[in-house]
Amino acid sequence: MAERPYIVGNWKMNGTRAMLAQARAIDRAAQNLMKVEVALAPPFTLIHATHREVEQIGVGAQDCHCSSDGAHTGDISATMAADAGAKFVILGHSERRQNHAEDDALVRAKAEAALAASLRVIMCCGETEDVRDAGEAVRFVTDQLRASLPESLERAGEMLTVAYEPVWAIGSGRTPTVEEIGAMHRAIRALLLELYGEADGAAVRILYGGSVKADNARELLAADEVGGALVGGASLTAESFMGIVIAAAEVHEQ
Ligand SMILES: O=C(CO)COP(=O)(O)O
Repeated sequence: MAERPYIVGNWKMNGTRAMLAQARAIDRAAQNLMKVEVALAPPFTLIHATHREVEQIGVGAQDCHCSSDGAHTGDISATMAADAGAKFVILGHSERRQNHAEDDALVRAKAEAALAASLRVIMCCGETEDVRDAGEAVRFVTDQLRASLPESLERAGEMLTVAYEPVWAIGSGRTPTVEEIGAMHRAIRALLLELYGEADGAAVRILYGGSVKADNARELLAADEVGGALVGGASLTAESFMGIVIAAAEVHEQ
């Protein structure tokens, strides 16, 4: 792994204020592992409190609306997330695409709104099991990304991260092989070079997500073009999450 690994915890719809103790513990432990960039995306209700509690780690949101304000009951804009302390936002997660019928055009509009509010974007993509079984995974994911990413993006290397999360690997305990992850990440890299040019396209980090745990992190993070991990279930306690961060630090040193 050439660049500084990026390990992001996505707490999904988990966490009340009692969880702030885990965020504090992660923050303290991360201060001894500066060669890894660590971040958490708690639910909206905890963004501000997490932002105030931590010193070292990044704090982000799990979604935002595509408009800057207005009559959208129950929604949160990128500006509001940024005001609460978010520095980035996860967009296009398969749980949003499936549970909230978000299509590529909406995901792209959200990405544009986030960037306009100076939030960095973690853009998720991934195929279902049927698509992989049909041998269409690489084509599906690159098409999905091409339609979801902003067409033009300044400082892409800084503002954008891509997260490859096969839908069938999320929360299932199953993962693709290292070869399958490498092949997908190489295809994503080729697309990023095409969209954003040589320098920026090469600088965008590509994370793997889906059943990453402390005991498989070393292997997964060593796959070709993997710049870190987007972690769900194993990010909910400091102990399990830091196991992944430590693995990332070790892989980085190799
Ligand atoms: O969806 C994910 C992170 O965004 C992955 O979730 P799990 O790590 O629980 O499989």
